[in-house]
Order: sequence, then structure tokens, then C-alpha cells
Amino acid sequence: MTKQISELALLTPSQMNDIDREAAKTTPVIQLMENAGWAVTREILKRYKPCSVLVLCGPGNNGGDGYVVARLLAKAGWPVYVTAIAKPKMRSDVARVAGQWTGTVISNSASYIEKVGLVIDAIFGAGLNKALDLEITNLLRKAKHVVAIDIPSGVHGETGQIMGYAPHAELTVTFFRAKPGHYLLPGREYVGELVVKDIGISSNTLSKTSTRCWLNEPGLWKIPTHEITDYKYSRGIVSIVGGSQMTGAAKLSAHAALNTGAGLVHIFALGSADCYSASSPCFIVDKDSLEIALQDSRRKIWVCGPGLLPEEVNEILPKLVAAKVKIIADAGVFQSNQSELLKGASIITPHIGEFKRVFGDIEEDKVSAARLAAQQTGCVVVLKGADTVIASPDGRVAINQHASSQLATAGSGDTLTGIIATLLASGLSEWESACAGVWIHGEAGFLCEHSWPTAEDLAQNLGNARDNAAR
Ligand SMILES: NC(=O)C1=CN([C@@H]2O[C@H](COP(=O)(O)OP(=O)(O)OC[C@H]3O[C@@H](n4cnc5c(N)ncnc54)[C@H](OP(=O)(O)O)[C@@H]3O)[C@@H](O)[C@H]2O)[C@@H](O)CC1
Ligand SMILES: [K+]
Repeated sequence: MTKQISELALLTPSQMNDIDREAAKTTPVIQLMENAGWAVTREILKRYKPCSVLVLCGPGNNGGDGYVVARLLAKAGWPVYVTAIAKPKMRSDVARVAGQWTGTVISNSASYIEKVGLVIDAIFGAGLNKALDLEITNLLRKAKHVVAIDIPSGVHGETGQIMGYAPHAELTVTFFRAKPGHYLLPGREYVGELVVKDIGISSNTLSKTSTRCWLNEPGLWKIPTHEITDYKYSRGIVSIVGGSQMTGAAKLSAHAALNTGAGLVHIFALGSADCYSASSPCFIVDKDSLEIALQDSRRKIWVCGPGLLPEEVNEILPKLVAAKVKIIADAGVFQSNQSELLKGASIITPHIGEFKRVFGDIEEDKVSAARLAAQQTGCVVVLKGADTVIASPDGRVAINQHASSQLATAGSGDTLTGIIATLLASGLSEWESACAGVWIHGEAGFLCEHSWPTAEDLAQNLGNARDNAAR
């Protein structure tokens, strides 16, 4: 079922802090902690048979949730041990819930941790911003089956980076809204199954923080569906610059555009026009000059870069920019330290290597790097990877998890440009086209589930993938 945009919000740890503070005005923190502990316990009871449990409790509220889980599991008859990794502050809410634990407390759990059936990581939450100390790291290394409360301790809640060490959880239960670090790599690989639970914080508190980051799912955007009044120009025209030597890229992009529903696809061939004409009767291969092609005011959407040599980009891209058409720029446009070249494009789609070539290092923070590049160029930036980040010049960011390794095939990027171009030609905004295009691309991969698809196979699934995106 399509989610509401507010449900897709991802909150940075500092935004989550603001929400916690706001929520505490109406619900006491100790009650929220109790609700959080209940939520985690229910998820454990759903998935695990009764077994011995070691709960590792930190000094803060994450530890407080852990004490609640310990009490509830013990009440359910499970053998439960608690280790206080650090003592809570005196008279704090955490100290109060810790005081309600009347079971076994183990001060040195190193010899137990390997033997218990389940370890609950309630050491630190998503706000952790420094590496775990060596003693905690050595302890966690021995844990076999881990359930993490909020986030596995050691995963940075904002960037998904691992600060020294983090356990690989089988299940992570977080509260109210997920954080970027749950979905960004490498953090995503440590989170295991992610469950987001309501613990009684009203959605209205979201208005107290300005959400700038979302999970990329339907609901963040809306795809146009078939209309009885559709005709080819209303579905949109996509024009693709075809390289003189590497012709495969533009063909794949053009196939993807047609299969995603473009009404008309032109290839402006810089050479090899016959080769483009021969590859599909559905492509219209331009015979005239670029100037004449650009005089057709219906041709507002252009793909530039796939299969182009640097000299071809340098000749064509400035002309497209001068004509004020909307440009999806990829591949050949990414030249060393040449971010200026991209100004005037609408959407750029670099993978990490291309991104670094143009903009420099990302310094382990994909979201900030993509956001900065979007501000610098004025383009929507699609920073491609297994955790693609889409950033708009106005600061909005989406993180995509709807993708599989099946997309890691030659020509997959060309396919993505064709999809995004089609959505842009259908009237969606740059931001929506980029986000929805990335999701549809991922969906096409999932529809090929039991094979090793080529980019052509992906293209075959794009119609269905688009329909699924519109449901
Ligand atoms: N979201 C919600 O609505 C609700 C959330 N709840 C739960 O609260 C959790 C967030 O709680 P929290 O802010 O207390 O953070 P948590 O990570 O538990 O502790 C930080 C403490 O540890 C200390 N500290 C020591 N070493 C440190 C180190 N290396 N790195 C960082 N800190 C270190 C640090 O000391 P300081 O550095 O400030 O001196 C500070 O005192 C959240 O994960 C969720 O489980 C629910 O209970 C209620 C509703
Ligand atoms: K944790």
C-alpha cells in the first residue's frame, strides 16, 4: 500500500532528539521508554522461541529500553541476564527503570555472551557519535544472535558509517521513524530486518522539525497513469544524443525510454545514423543538424552523455544548455573536476567513481556530498549505488533501498537515464522523475528475480515496473 510522505520521513539523530523533547511535553519519558521496551519485546516474541537472553544496557535511554525488555522477557518466563555496560545517571529515568530489574546482573559477561541464545544490544542509540571502546567491542564480537534496540551500537545514525565496530543484528527495532543510517551502506548491512514501531509519539510532532530526507518509495512521488485521451506528444518526447563510436549506450537508453512509456524517442546521431536506424523501427533518427532539432519546441527533454566521447560532450552539451532544454546528463559528461560543465543540466546521474572524479571525495557522508553537489550545480543529483542517494538543490534528499545486485550490469545506467527522461517528458518535476526513475529501475530488477538480467532484460520489465510504481 502506498505510504503517506510523512511515514517515509527519515530523521537525523538530532531531529529525533527534538522530537523526543517535544513528545516528552505530553508523555513522560519513562512511559515512552516503557512503550519502546514493549514494542521490542513483542517483536522478539513474534520471531524467537524462548531462550536464554543477555541484555547489554548502556547508560542512556537506549539502555533504559533494554531494562524494560529484560523485565518483560523474564516475566514471559525466559531466562534473562543483564549487564550494565555503564551506570545510568542517578535519579534519571533510566536509573528508575534499571531499579525495577530484580533479576540477575552479570558484571563480567564475556564468558556468558557466547552461550546465551540471544543478545539484546541496548548499549547506545542512533545518536552515538564516537567509536565504542575496546572492552565493549571485544564483548560484542562474541555475540552470535543480536537484536538491536534503535540501531546496532556503533552504526552512525546519520551516515550509516561504522565507528570502529558494530554488531551484525538479525533484527533492529527503532521508534517513530527510521534514520538515514538504517538504509545507507554499510550500516544497512548491520541492521538486519528493520522494524519501525509507534511508541505513542504523535505524527504532529514532525512539524516541529524540518524533514529533508525520505525513504524513496511510492508516496514520495506520483506517477501518471494511462489516460484515454493520451497521444504520443502528451506521453512525452525524449531526445537522446547518440555517440559516433559507442552506439550501444544511446540505444539502451532509447529502448528504456520507449518501454517506460515515452510517446516518441529521437536519437540525434553524431555519426553511425544507419546503425541507430537499424536497431529499432521505433526510434526516429535525426537527419538534420542539432540547431534544427532544437527548433522543434516539443523536444524539451534531452539525454546527453551515454556513449559520448569527451569531445562530443564538449561540443553538444553547451548547445543544449544554451537552448534551455531539460538535460539528463550521464557517463561522458563526468570529466575530471569539471563541475562547471554540468551547470544548466537538470538531472545528473553519476556513480560513486564518476562523482568523485567531478566533485572530489565524499568523506563517508553520501547525503551531504550529494546535497552539496546539487547546490553547486543546480541539478538534481542521483548518486548511484546499492544505496542510491537523490539530492535536490533545495536540500531535499531521498535514499533508495529498492534495488538489487541484478542492476549491476553493463548498460544499467543507460537504462536509468532513459527511464528518468521519460518521466520528465511526461510532466513530472526533476525531483520526482529522478526519485521515481530510480525506484522503477530497481523494480525492473526485482521483476527479473530468478535470472542474471542484461540491461535489455531490464528494459523488458519497465512497463510492469512503472505500473507497479503507480499502484
Ligand atoms: N526515539 C524516542 O522517541 C525514544 C527513544 N528512546 C530510546 O532512547 C535512546 C536515545 O537515548 P539517549 O539520547 O539517552 O542516547 P543513548 O545512546 O542511550 O545514550 C547516550 C548516553 O551515553 C553516554 N555515552 C557514553 N559513551 C558514549 C559514547 N561513546 N558515545 C555517545 N554517548 C556516550 C552519553 O553521555 P554524554 O556523551 O552525553 O556525556 C549519553 O549520556 C534511543 O536510542 C531509544 O532507544 C526511548 O527510551 C524513549 C523514546
Ligand atoms: K543499540
